Amino acid sequence: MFALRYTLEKAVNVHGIVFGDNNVIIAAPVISLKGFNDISEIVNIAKEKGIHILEIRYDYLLMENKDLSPSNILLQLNNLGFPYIFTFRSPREGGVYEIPDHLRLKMILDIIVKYKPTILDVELYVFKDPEMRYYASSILKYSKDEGIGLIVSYHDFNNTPDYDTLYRIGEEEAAVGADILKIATMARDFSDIITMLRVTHDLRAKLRKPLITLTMGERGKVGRVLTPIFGSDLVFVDLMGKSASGQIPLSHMLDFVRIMGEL
Ligand SMILES: O=C1C[C@@](O)(C(=O)O)C[C@@H](O)[C@@H]1O
Repeated sequence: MFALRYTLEKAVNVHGIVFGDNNVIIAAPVISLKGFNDISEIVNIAKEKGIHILEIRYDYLLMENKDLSPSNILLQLNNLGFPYIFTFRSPREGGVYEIPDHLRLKMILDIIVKYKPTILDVELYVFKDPEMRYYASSILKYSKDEGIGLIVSYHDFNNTPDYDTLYRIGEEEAAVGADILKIATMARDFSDIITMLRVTHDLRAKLRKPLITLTMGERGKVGRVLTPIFGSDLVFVDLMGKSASGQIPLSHMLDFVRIMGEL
């Protein structure tokens, strides 16, 4: 329990993952299957350590094994009933697998139709580019029809844009139909963190929607622990390898959540 958190008057439940109440959702990206026989071993670790949801970083997993079949992971996760975010990140926003957008989006669409992940993460620019309209609207419609939580996300791995730009990005994410807004930027200095905290607070206060905000990089670690207090619902932790810089090890984040809960 995060006693000081800015919460929503009505929490939003996506297949048992609750956004907007006093609890912060702890997510662990899966970027490699090396050393594991299958995903069930990772699920066991996640359960044991108190992870609420895994993030399947499909771009990383394809880099590791180009012949990877989604059924090896997603079917098993579905059978195990463990929640997951499905992310096939674009190389434009930190993805590691080079692939043209239309192919990537076609694969995402095929995968969500077949496996129905708990939550899907797709970049905002996909919803704004007229050339991707077909995929964007199909992904949106299918997610709504099937109750898949849709994260619409924005990442800047170099900078933190100014307050107005970030606020507008949050509004655009909501306007294109996001269930969950997400903004991740590189913090170059502490003023970037202050900007992100203000945006987090204001988007939460005005839009009243599930929200994930974070800052990356060494300094960004400070933003990663503070944004949940100002209204971000989920933190990404390093359970078995970082998918982005500044991710905090799970045990530290759990300590922080415990301390905040005692204030
Ligand atoms: O977008 C995000 C946030 C993230 O980049 C981070 O910095 O923790 C990690 C990614 O795996 C996830 O998709």
